[in-house]
Amino acid sequence: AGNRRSLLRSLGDGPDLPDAAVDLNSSNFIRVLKESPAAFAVVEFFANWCPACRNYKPHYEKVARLFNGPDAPHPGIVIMTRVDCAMKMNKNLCGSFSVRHYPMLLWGPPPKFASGQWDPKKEKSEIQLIDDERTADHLLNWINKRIGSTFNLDDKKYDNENTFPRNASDPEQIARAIYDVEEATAGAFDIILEHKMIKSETQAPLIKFFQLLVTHHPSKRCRRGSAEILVNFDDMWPSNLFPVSSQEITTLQERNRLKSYLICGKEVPRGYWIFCRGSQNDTRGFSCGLWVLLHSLSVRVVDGESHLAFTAICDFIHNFFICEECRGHFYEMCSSVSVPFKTTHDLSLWLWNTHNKVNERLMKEEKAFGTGDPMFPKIIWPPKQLCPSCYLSSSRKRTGTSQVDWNEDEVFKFLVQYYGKTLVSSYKDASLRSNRNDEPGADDSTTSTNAVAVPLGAALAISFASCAFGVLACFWRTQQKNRKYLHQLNSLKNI
Ligand SMILES: Cc1cc2nc3c(=O)[nH]c(=O)nc-3n(C[C@H](O)[C@H](O)[C@H](O)COP(=O)(O)OP(=O)(O)OC[C@H]3O[C@@H](n4cnc5c(N)ncnc54)[C@H](O)[C@@H]3O)c2cc1C
Repeated sequence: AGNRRSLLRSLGDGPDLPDAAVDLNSSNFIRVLKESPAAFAVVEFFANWCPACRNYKPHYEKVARLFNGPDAPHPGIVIMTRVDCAMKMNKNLCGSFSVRHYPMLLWGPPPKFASGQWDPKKEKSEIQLIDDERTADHLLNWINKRIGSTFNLDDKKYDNENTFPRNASDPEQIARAIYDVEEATAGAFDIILEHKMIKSETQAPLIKFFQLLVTHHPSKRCRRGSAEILVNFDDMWPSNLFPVSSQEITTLQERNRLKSYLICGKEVPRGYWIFCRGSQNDTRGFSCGLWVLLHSLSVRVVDGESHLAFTAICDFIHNFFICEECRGHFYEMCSSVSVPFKTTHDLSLWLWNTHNKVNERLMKEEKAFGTGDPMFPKIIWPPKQLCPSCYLSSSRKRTGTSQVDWNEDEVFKFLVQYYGKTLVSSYKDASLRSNRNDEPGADDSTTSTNAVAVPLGAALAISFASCAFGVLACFWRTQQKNRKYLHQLNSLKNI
């Protein structure tokens, strides 16, 4: 232990720092690696009795701290993990990765590890042996060479942001934003619970927004989690239609607050932003993620749902976005819409144009007060490099967003591609390639629809009232409710 402490000191770390590398074992190995947003993984196979491994640990940890966890300078790029091969449960796992010595480090895209094996004789494998890991410096050099980066062991959070590709004209960058959309969804729900924002007057807007999420959230994990919450909504937040005392409601709310609702699965929130990461601690992040969520919803609804999606979004921001100025302005812009939306095209363009109006206002404010993120100045979006065909011409006669002569059909096409397919193009979910049957809605909309609705509370009543919107979510919720109700009836009969 003394040896280890002195090694830690010589590496400049305190002995009390928690481990940054993620401990994997045979039961979480596949899930963690398949669901990681990181583009690359390092897996260290070691044995807890091996002295060389113990001496190596501080070196490995030093590199892991650059990449793992919310305080890492470079989160979401490389996931650093370890597997203890001395544990009985990991014996087969280590065997199938041909572990011949300790410590042994492998490198590759995380989903490739999920195949559960590696054969060093296979030439074409995307998994590689890291052959120069002796010290933290050596390991980081190896990684830098491999991915063409310039990471440094002394990098600090928000320093050295120029190691990231910051090319606004690269459409592929949005593919990393799917993880921020998950982060923002979980963050929004946390805020709602923490601030006890679910009241009788806010239940309807929240249920409507959940219906939108269940049907059209770009992340399957979040669709599933929102559906769970929607089904259990009445139990968690009894409405006024239930004879529940206000004391009981308060107790329930308190209990709910303490319970963790995994709206987007176990891995979320991760505590860091990727696409929406600012160059300073207090910039971008949640509000950026929220915009991306709203745009991604707007391009996914079908024509017939567009106006209900519009009201769901407006009411959600109005009731649950705790930025007084933001929600005030946004609601004003919502209120100025007098003709109901009939198409996805119109809804997506309205949201895009509204966002540009906010950008235009903030451009001036941030310039005047120096409050913006210097690395991400507000712009009228999309810039020409990102979508040349969105621009008809660029006359400078007027100011702001109106100075651009937009080709709106091209803007719409661009939004659909950008926030539709490209956003989810690198999305990893352990169950993504599994049978679509476990997807809420897809499964349940095809099952029998002759179950009679049981009005169990306000939530259900509201969901019926808005059945024109999110038919899948509606069916799903109704049927789950029925199943749950029947189950409760059966349990009662059995008493
Ligand atoms: C509904 C809402 C209202 C807000 N109102 C205010 C306000 O009144 N005052 C205030 O100070 N802050 C407001 N904010 C926060 C502010 O708009 C930004 O989110 C924040 O300043 C972070 O900016 P950002 O650089 O990350 O880019 P954001 O504006 O958050 O945009 C995120 C990403 O969306 C893309 N994008 C940019 N413009 C568009 C567009 N027009 N259409 C589609 N995609 C686009 C870009 O890739 C950008 O990086 C609001 C946020 C939301 C969600």
